[in-house]
Amino acid sequence: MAVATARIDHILLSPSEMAAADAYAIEHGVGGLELMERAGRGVARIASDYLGDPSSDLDDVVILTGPGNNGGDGYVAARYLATWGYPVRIMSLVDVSSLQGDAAAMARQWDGPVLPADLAVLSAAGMIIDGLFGAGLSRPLEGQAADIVQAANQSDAFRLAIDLPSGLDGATGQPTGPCFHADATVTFFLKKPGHLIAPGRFLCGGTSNIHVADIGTPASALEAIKPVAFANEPALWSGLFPHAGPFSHKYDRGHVLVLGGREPALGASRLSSLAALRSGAGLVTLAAPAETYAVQATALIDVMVRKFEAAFGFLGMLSDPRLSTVVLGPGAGVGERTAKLVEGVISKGRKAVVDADALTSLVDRLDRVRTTNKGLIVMTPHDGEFRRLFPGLPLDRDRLAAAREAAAQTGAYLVLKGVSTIVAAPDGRASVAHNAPAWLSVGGTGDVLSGIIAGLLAQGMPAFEAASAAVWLHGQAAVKAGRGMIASDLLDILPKVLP
Ligand SMILES: NC(=O)C1=CN([C@@H]2O[C@H](COP(=O)(O)OP(=O)(O)OC[C@H]3O[C@@H](n4cnc5c(N)ncnc54)[C@H](O)[C@@H]3O)[C@@H](O)[C@H]2O)[C@@H](O)CC1
Ligand SMILES: Nc1ncnc2c1ncn2[C@@H]1O[C@H](COP(=O)(O)OP(=O)(O)O)[C@@H](O)[C@H]1O
Ligand SMILES: [K+]
Repeated sequence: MAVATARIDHILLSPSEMAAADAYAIEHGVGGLELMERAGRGVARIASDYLGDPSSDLDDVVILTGPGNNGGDGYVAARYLATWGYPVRIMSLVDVSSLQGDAAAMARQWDGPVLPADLAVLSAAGMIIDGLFGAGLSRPLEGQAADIVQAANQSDAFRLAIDLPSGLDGATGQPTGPCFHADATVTFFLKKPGHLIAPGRFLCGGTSNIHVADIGTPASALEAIKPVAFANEPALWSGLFPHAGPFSHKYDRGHVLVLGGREPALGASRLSSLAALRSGAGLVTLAAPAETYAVQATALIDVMVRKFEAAFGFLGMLSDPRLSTVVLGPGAGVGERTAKLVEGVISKGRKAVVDADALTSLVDRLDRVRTTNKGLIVMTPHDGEFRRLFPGLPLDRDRLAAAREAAAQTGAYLVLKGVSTIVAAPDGRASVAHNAPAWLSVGGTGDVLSGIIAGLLAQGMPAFEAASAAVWLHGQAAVKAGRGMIASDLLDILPKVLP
């Protein structure tokens, strides 16, 4: 009988977790040299895929090697490529006699040319493989290492990074200073957050050029590490995605209440309402401020529209317990009035997606959110909103840590929107999206995202998975829509990307 194995390839390990996985592998009988042998062979295999068959007119492959095990992988890759007939040279940043341990052992097995650092050689190379620094990077590149990386970046050669481009922080996706710009990257066992969080993803060559080689690390290493970071891919959440059963009733599929927008952004709350329906909510009601009622009721067919005059009118709608999930923010207007509505919804214990103007209205009032919070809140800031809400958190240095800290501080789920949207849960779990195309950045798409999140929450999907699924579907719909997309296009395409 086949044993079902859970998929693990969406798990991300930080450089220190990866070091723990390597140590576990060694403790459990996979020797360090064997890991390095497989790592270097994996690099050589991917390099040969990019190079094509060896032939006499191929330009040199120059493998840059540094002081640590990343360089050791480079020596192994050199040996395989040379055996397979490619013209390979090593360019070592350090005196080979200074290498230690496994890297020294692998260097001894290399009997081909080892050049000293020579920038002119780089400009004539056909491929440059970067084995200078990997997960052991501990400070910004400077001096000769920085010069080599700069020369490599200026060369026309294809650039392949071993594990991580030298100079990139594998935990954050931020370059620490000068950084190798790879066209492709080969990493080992599992990816790291820095491979996916922008700009790291682009410095690694982009999602489709980031390869993972199996080096024999046992999956059981993950039991002790207990990973908390994940690539946002269906494997993370598809098991919890809600599907209507044959006997399901619209009331089983949740009822979302959307706070209606005000001039000039009436459409924002309409986009959220329709996105909630498209993601499977059974019913959606838009609560329209009285002066907007006629317009909203005329514009919407599938969404119910109810009018309210004052805060108590809006909050009074929540006396119907079936309205389990509320979207607050799109087009709502910034100020005391919106803040009071948010606090009211939260104190009534509803699931709430807090977006846009509702987030800005909460600046300096987050403490009250925390103390009144009986329900479940998903906050969806873009960078500007995040900075206003959490001015002390390290958004520029480490987006993943900033999102996690914001979630831990507030007890809310955080969707930090951007090129690689991060979803962070108060318990420390986080997902990193890597499927959104640049053209998703157009007015109104954030409103669609809050509606999708609310639609999934209303159907009972747990918040971390619901927010992650919503972010992935949103990106996938944008990919399918193509360039020139506008936010309302996403509504039509969403059904085509639902799992
Ligand atoms: N068993 C293992 O640990 C395995 C490790 N592997 C490879 O080993 C790499 C990690 O190896 P290491 O931990 O030796 O680290 P690295 O090879 O990334 O480099 C660490 C060395 O560089 C120095 N250093 C760091 N930043 C510097 C800077 N900016 N300027 C000058 N020197 C700097 C450090 O002091 C240390 O000597 C991985 O990225 C991967 O390529 C693979 O071989 C698979 C198995
Ligand atoms: N360069 C980019 N590449 C991919 N997605 C992006 C990029 N810039 C922004 N996005 C996405 O576009 C959406 C914009 O949302 P938001 O800023 O709230 O806009 P709006 O308020 O106009 O709806 C978010 O989902 C965000 O993740
Ligand atoms: K490297």
